[in-house]
Amino acid sequence: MRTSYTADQIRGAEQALMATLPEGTLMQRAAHGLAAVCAGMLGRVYGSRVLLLVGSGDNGGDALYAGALLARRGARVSAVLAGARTHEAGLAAFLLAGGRVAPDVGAADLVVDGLVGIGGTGALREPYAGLVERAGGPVVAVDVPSGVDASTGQVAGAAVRAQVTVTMGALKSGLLVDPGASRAGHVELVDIGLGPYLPDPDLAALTDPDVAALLPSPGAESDKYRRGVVGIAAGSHAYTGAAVLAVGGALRAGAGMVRYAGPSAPVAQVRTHWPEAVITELDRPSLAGVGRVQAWVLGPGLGTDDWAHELAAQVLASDVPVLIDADALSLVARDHSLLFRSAPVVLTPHAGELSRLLRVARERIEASRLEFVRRAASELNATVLLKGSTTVIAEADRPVRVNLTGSSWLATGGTGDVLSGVAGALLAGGLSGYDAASCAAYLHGLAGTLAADGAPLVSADVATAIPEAMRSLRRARG
Ligand SMILES: NC(=O)C1=CN([C@@H]2O[C@H](COP(=O)(O)OP(=O)(O)OC[C@H]3O[C@@H](n4cnc5c(N)ncnc54)[C@H](O)[C@@H]3O)[C@@H](O)[C@H]2O)[C@@H](O)CC1
Ligand SMILES: Nc1ncnc2c1ncn2[C@@H]1O[C@H](COP(=O)(O)OP(=O)(O)O)[C@@H](O)[C@H]1O
Ligand SMILES: [K+]
Repeated sequence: MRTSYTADQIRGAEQALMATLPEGTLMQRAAHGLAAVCAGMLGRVYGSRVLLLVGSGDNGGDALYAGALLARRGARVSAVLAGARTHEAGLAAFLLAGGRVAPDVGAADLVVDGLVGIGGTGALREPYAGLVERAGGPVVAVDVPSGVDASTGQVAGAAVRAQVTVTMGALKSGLLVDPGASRAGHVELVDIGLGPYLPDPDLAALTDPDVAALLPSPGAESDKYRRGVVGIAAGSHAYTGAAVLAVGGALRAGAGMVRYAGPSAPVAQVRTHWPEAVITELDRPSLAGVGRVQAWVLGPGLGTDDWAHELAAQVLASDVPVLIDADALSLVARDHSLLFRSAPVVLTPHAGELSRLLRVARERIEASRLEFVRRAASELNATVLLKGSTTVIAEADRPVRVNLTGSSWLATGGTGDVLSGVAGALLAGGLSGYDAASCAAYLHGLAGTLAADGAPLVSADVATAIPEAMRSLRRARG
């Protein structure tokens, strides 16, 4: 499990640790870690040109001390002192080591962004914003890319785009969640001894061994019913493919059995693609003849007419967990009373769907994913998986989970339908909504990366790659 923290949490831990150490120790640790990463990026330090962008706080102090270390190894290091003040001891060390102060940015082999760290608020103000725009060369950000909110990943305006971010003591949540995550590039963590002082994390991210340990696998005495039967209520005369993809996701993720229920057009498609599915053709929106399931997936391609509403109401009246996706999210947005049930609910919206559920503009949700996924989980009393370039999963009283797998090749029609099927299979297999959603996002992202391998994928490829994704996890676990 990887964990991350807000700026306040980090500050609190730093203060507790600092109280046990001689003054300046933490900054020295930070600077050594930063200088080592810079040296690695430069390859040859001697003779290289390094430009420090130095702000008024301790983030600038880190940059100056690291610059001093690089200057001592023969780098030509210059610093633009951009703040109203400058870290005094850091500047003295820098000048003593042969660093020089420059009036403005110039050509550099490496730019060190020490403008603002966890003390930053809002978009970069001038003169910082202009310096960032003018500075050329690969950028290493100190602690967080300046202009990215360390706690949330929000980017309110001008901000640094780094190749590498060297972060001190612990991951900040804003480095894991877009739009901040995309600004951070590769994140290197420098250990400054903060571990024992960190509180419960703000975010948690599953890793290969976590997911491998959570995934259900059949025991010697398993049968198809014990492995979990998933019901899929999806598809309509207009949208047949969504049903095929959701059923495929569920089968490939290891459902003991998939029961598909829908009208004649998607039934014909599902029958052709998945002879393994047990199919009930519905001529009216009733689940009477469908049989028992351990979890339902409701919504992909379902439509939003009265027929769909009635079927959704029936599924949600059952006493098993229900995953609600796509069109069923629109039904729920119009009629929140559909959610009044005691068995678990997992919602899997993208930002547009969450915008309808919360009545908040899509752009605001994309700019502030953590805030809105938390709000949705608490207002709708459900596990909420918010999809997109960063997928986040929230449930009341649990740290938000952030998914670290995936590829932008997944941004293609139908991949969300596959995800719903995968999560449904895991729910039916006995995982909680929180674990099923997080493991499904992880497997789906990994399968997407394997399926794409640097070129376009179609959504069916993602379902096909789910078993390979599972094997790779289990191999990693040994
Ligand atoms: N406290 C410690 O012992 C340690 C601190 N460390 C470093 O110290 C940083 C935090 O330092 P500070 O608390 O001094 O804060 P920062 O250096 O992050 O920034 C504070 C300064 O930036 C200005 N500022 C804030 N937002 C701005 C914006 N959008 N545009 C322009 N200026 C803005 C503020 O007015 C303030 O002067 C960490 O991110 C880390 O790099 C590390 O050295 C580890 C140890
Ligand atoms: N830029 C991106 N990077 C990584 N994953 C993405 C990106 N954009 C979308 N995805 C993923 O692709 C899937 C798209 O799902 P969704 O929006 O429901 O599409 P559809 O309705 O066509 O199935 C989600 O799992 C989402 O997290
Ligand atoms: K910075």
